[in-house]
Amino acid sequence: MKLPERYCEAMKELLGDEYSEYLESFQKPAAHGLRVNSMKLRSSDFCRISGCSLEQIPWIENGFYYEDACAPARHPHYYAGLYYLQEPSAMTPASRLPVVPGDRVLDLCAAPGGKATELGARLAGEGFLLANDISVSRAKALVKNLELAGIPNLFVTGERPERLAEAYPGYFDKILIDAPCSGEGMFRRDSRMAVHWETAPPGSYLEIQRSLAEHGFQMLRPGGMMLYSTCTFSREEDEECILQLLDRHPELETVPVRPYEGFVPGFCGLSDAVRIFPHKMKGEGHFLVLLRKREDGAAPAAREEAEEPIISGGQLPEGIRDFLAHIRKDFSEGGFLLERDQLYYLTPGMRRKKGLRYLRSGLLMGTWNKNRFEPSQALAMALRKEEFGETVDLLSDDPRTVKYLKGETLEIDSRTASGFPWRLVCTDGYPLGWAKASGAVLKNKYCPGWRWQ
Ligand SMILES: C[S@@+](CC[C@H](N)C(=O)[O-])C[C@H]1O[C@@H](n2cnc3c(N)ncnc32)[C@H](O)[C@@H]1O
Repeated sequence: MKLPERYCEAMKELLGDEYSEYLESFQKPAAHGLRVNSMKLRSSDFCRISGCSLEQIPWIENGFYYEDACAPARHPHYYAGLYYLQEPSAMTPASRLPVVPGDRVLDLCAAPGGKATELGARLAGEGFLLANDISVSRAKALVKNLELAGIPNLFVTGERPERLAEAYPGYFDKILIDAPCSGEGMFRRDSRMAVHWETAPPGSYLEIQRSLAEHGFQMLRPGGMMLYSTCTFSREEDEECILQLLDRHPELETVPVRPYEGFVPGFCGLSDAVRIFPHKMKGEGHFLVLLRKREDGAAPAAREEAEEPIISGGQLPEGIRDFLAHIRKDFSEGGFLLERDQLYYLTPGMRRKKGLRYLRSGLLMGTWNKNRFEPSQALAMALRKEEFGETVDLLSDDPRTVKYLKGETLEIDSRTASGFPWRLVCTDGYPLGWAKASGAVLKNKYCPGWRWQ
């Protein structure tokens, strides 16, 4: 691969004696990683059922290297949302932001969801995640990935950060800013990034990175934590951006993250920051730094919340209640929103703010149209097999599983005495989607846009 000359000069200056080792790393193959979705199962359970040869990524509890031959994107477990495919160093930022259930979490640059899916899983259904991306087309992929992961307590917005900051001043417990950058850490994996760098070198991103960090700061509550990350090596985009933020806001401080022997401390005196280099670890390149806003920073008053027409389960139309009676999950603590023909469930404390562009507001339960309720793909993915009364259980190596994922009708007679037609189709015990019993066959209700190609 031909690296831009100016880039090589900058890396020589950054790495000194280690520069030749860094260049040698381009001869090694890139490592492939998958991250187990803790919303659905434990890593040990996944290793037991996966059938793939996996090696633990030493600094990520639920991260594993896999061999190419494994082809995990072509496995029913992928369609069950059991894991997310992610470059190993890119798993680090979400693993080092200490999200706990109940937090209000913002991922400001979230698409396509590599980090948001992990942040959402760590909430374990309590509190909520607001995943934002300025690009609405990229945010659509974000919605799909979060729904595939079965994250119920989410908002997805396609907003400019300044508009979010106006609506949510001093509001979030945890914030991730995975900023757009010159992508130098990805050159080894994707040589097109090096070509793109010539037209968009580090300087092109500084203004946007500064503004993202600033707006993130404004939305952080006193005592809250914010993690800033990039996949680039340039000091201007990494340490210098954060040092300027720290200068502007003395109430911010850096916090050390859980260490790993391959991590390199940040440059320019920002030693709590972490650098990941491909010649030091089996991964590509990343920068991350964890920040805390001291408790004495005064929080501005929160802006007005939307007057949501939230309704309780008991107020829903009878046809919806009939369907929900088959779900063994407690929906009494939060509330429902019925907007046009779409039904959403919001967990306690989830309220929208006025005037923002929400692409998803809570768990999309299904559609209510002409007095008929059709459950959504998102609902199937957010349930556990035990939480729905009527299931169809297929093994992942049963050819009918892929037939189902391709949208075909299955010749399975699953009639019951009650006549209730909806079935949750599962593979190896994990939900894939819906089907409807019709005589001796199952009509396929798998989301057409998600089909196995
Ligand atoms: C590095 S990528 C994020 C990757 C993502 N965090 C993941 O792990 O899958 C940066 C994202 O920032 C978005 N972006 C660019 N400018 C933005 C802005 N001003 N506000 C919010 N998002 C922005 C881009 O659309 C892009 O999706």
